[in-house]
Amino acid sequence: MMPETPPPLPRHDWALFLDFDGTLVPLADHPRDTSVSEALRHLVARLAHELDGAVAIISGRPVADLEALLAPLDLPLAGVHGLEWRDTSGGYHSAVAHPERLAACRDALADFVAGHDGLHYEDKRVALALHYRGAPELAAECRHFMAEWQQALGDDVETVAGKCVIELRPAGVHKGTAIARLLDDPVFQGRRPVFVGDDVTDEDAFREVNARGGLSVRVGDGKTAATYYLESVKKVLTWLEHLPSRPT
Ligand SMILES: O=P(O)(O)OC[C@H]1O[C@H](O[C@H]2O[C@H](CO)[C@@H](O)[C@H](O)[C@H]2O)[C@H](O)[C@@H](O)[C@@H]1O
Repeated sequence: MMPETPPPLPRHDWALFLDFDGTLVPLADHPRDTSVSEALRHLVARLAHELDGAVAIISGRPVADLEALLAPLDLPLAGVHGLEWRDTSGGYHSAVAHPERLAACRDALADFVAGHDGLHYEDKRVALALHYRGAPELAAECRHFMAEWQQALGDDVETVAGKCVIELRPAGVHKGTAIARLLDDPVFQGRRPVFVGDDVTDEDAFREVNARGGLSVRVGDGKTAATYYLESVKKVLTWLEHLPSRPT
């Protein structure tokens, strides 16, 4: 069901979890076309300062990608939908003991992409993503290719679909588990969890914060478990800017 209400204004007692693509930055033709403006960097830094560090980015992008895009900010980050993360002390962790599990698919994926104009793939080391934004007519063929590899590799691997992308990754970890892990950290503990996201892969996170009495905010249209709605990236940024500064 589509939520219709805009969320309440941001508060200092929140634990704020933000998706990246489609939430903080608009979608682009290619992942490498995305950049972070000084204004966005400044906004996120201010939010982290006002919330005493209880702000994290929860993304499908690898942690290294997020670090490069957001530098010099040193926020906690969950990458590849929670398969890897940077904790509140800056330590890197991975939930994947055997990244070589996907090796068999890597070369086949490179060949598949080379044989189809408009496709490209992202090697996230612990996951493989097949992008078809440049050839939407190939969506079904891409889904079929990744589903066959999932079946070949077995049930401990799953496919997950996002916006013009299908990902092959180890099963059982998602943005909801990423948020649950961060909420055990003293920096986030005792705060009301709030998650903002725009995609199907954000639904696990909406369910997690809903179950904890938090707030879930969906950006843009679509069937969702989120209870609040904002129309666009621009509206998200304007809403976040409403967090008041504490008196110094
Ligand atoms: O969880 P997110 O932070 O929203 O990341 C989801 C995926 O974002 C990127 O792909 C998406 O954005 C690209 C750039 O705008 C766009 O070209 C692509 O079609 C989208 O699917 C990123 O490349 C993926 O790794 C993330 O999983």
